[in-house]
Amino acid sequence: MRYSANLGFLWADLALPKAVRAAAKAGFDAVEIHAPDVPAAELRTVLERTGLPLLSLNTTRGPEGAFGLAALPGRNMAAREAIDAAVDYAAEVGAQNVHVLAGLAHGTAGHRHFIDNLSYASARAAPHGIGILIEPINAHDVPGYFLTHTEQALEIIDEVGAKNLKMLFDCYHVQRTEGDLCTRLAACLPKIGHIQFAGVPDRGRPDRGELNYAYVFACLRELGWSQPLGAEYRPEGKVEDGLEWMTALAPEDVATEDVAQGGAD
Ligand SMILES: O=C(O)[C@@H](O)C(=O)CO
Ligand SMILES: [Mg+2]
Repeated sequence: MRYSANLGFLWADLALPKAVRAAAKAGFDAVEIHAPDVPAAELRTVLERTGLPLLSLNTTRGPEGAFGLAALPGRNMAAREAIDAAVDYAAEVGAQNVHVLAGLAHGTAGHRHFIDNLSYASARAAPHGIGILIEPINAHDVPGYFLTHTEQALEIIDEVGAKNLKMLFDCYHVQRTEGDLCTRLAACLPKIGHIQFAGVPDRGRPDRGELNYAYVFACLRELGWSQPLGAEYRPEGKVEDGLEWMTALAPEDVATEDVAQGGAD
């Protein structure tokens, strides 16, 4: 397995260039960020020096507590400015994807605005070879967030119909909302652009908690997933002191036949 350090959670106290260097030193194969805090050229330089690809960055969360703008009725102008800013930054820094945050919304109006803004984002990103991601987020952590379920994400992706629009499948959120992870991963796989993980239920280290990631990673290996998996968890103390999971979760000896086939009998 290859891993990406999510710098919104790991080394979040460091400015991005330092955080990228820390991730490279710790043995990560890629990085991903939430919000850029330095000019794109500066981040690009450190990515080139370390050789780490930048898998994704987010559109802005907007005002305090908003968690994104793209599904909000009456905020279309701000949503598109956020998409423009994120895509321009991604193009300059060489990022592979932009994650468009939906925000707190519901119903048909939310759906219609999200579809319109995702069509805009996909068309805006495509000429740069950039993908657009949407992520189902669990309702315990972000009550009222528009996109909560993988099925809903698949329907939206189908309706927009853009080749570069995919799902960010965060195992932590999907486990808290739906469970049945290996089955969901198999069902969503063709529409997944990136995968993240964290311990459940506290979003701590992935080798703690109710979820057996050695098993989940073995499922992913059997499904043929080879992209770096995004470590998006809250470290306990220094990140470097809690990275045993990088080897402990290697899926070598785990048998997955039953679940990968949707369960026996
Ligand atoms: O799971 C999450 O919270 C993130 O992947 C994210 O991008 C929202 O900030
Ligand atoms: Mg996530």
